[in-house]
Amino acid sequence: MNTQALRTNFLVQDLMRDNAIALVYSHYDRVIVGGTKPGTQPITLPNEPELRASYFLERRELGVINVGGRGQVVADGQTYVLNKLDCLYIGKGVQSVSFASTDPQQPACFYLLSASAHQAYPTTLLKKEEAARSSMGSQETANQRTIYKYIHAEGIQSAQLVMGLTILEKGSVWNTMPAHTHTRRMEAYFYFDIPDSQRVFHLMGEPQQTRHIVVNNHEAIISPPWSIHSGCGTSSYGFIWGMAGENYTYTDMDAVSLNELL
Ligand SMILES: O=C[C@H](O)[C@@H](O)CC(=O)C(=O)O
Ligand SMILES: [Zn+2]
Repeated sequence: MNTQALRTNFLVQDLMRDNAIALVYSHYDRVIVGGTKPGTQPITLPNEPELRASYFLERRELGVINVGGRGQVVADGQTYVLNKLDCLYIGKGVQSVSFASTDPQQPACFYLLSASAHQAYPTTLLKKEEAARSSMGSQETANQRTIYKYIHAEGIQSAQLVMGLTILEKGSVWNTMPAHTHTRRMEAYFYFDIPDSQRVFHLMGEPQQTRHIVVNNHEAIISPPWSIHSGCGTSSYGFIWGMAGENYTYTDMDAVSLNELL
């Protein structure tokens, strides 16, 4: 694949549109990657005709993480307030979902990741402060970062979604290196807090066929199960990761050592 083919297949752009919702359906584990940036009016989660469902979450679950100003999500009449980097899990069977910004001058930016679900789990809010944290990497290798897990086996319960985020320390630029694959499930990366005029070089491909995609702020990458997913920024940044597929265990990864990469 040349640059354009890689971008067409794996890069998701324009997710955070003013007063609109964007949804992209991938056939990798049937995840839907989306985003919404509400203005003065709430934005409703639509029932897309492609789903052939009575409503969006009839046979799906949804993870929501806010990367903007404070906002509210209303799920079947229940209101949840999400500050920046808070996470709301919305279970299968919830019929109406809407998104709003508390202050349209500082709009919320809700990142959305949905997977198919066979069982209903309770809609649950988890604040950033309550997420399980682990430190990874070091300053010497420019990859010092904190991983926050929200939806996972020991956190918010779900049918198959596993979701959280990673924040790089100032001066650290590398994520997920050494890299890994996990053929049992796909992964989506959504990059945020990339400063204006900076970029992340996202690395993908089979371990012996690596490629890169240049990513701007608020863009996502769909990582197929056979692909590594890693990145190096021209500054520090954060990204939301999310997975769906065969296996629910966060640590299910096949490590790829640096001497295997080509
Ligand atoms: O399968 C797990 C995912 O790739 C990420 O959680 C890795 C990550 O956030 C990191 O190393 O910074
Ligand atoms: Zn991974």
